[in-house]
Amino acid sequence: MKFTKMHGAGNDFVLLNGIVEKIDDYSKLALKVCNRHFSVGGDGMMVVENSDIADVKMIYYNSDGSEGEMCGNGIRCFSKFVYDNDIVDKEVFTVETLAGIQTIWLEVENKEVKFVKVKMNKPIFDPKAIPVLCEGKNVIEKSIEIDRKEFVFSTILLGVPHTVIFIYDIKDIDINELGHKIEKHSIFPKRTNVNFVEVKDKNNINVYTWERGAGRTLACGTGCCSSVVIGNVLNKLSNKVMVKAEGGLIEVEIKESFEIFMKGKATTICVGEFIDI
Ligand SMILES: N[C@H](CCC[C@H](N)C(=O)O)C(=O)O
Repeated sequence: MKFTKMHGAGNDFVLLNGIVEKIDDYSKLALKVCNRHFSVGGDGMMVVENSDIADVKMIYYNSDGSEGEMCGNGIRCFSKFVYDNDIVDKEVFTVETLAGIQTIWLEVENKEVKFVKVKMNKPIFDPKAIPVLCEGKNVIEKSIEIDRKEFVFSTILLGVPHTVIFIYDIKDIDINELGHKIEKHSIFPKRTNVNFVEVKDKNNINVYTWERGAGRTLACGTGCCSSVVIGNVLNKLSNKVMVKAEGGLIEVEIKESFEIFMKGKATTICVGEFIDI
């Protein structure tokens, strides 16, 4: 089975062409290929399939074998992959995901994809839909207790559930410990991704990521967008923000009625073939 390894802002993935390869069990395969010691390794696995309702379909699995509805860094890589491999021969196209149809714009120079822009899902604030077990119309600036310490958090659904915590200095935070406990906290029945955000100014933030189903990662595209949405709602941020994730930069713009555009790079690391998969 042929594979391509790619990354978007250091969030790394194994990509497979499901149109030509036969795959029985995606979850098992993701667990196997995402293993960093016994296989290629990645934060997630993506498979290309044909779609009846869009130009192409993206299947996404986390490294723990769970399926994700959407992946922001993943879809940028996926879009470059389908263009480079002539699966899609357009620079503007649509991708079916479990979170709905996403629109892609490629910035191409001499056949080389320089940037990928994605129109993301609209944020959903309703706690029942996210889901979060809490009262009220939204989950903005609620409080949670972890190890007898109080944290102010906000959670939205942006394809996948995202919890955002504004912090002064990442040095004060144990990302692994807190991320793990918040991801699996009982108020999040479908777990949650966790984003720790340092605001530099209204147009610049640093985001540190703990991902549902993948743990500590160097970036999360849907998480960067969620951080900007919540920062914007709380008047901490403008509507066009440069997000510095640990593995790279992602630009997020919020237009009228919460239309969100994410722009960033996608990089191919290597192509290869699995022996005995
Ligand atoms: N890394 C991804 C998010 C993957 C989603 C996954 N962690 C889940 O919630 O199932 C991103 O760039 O948006």
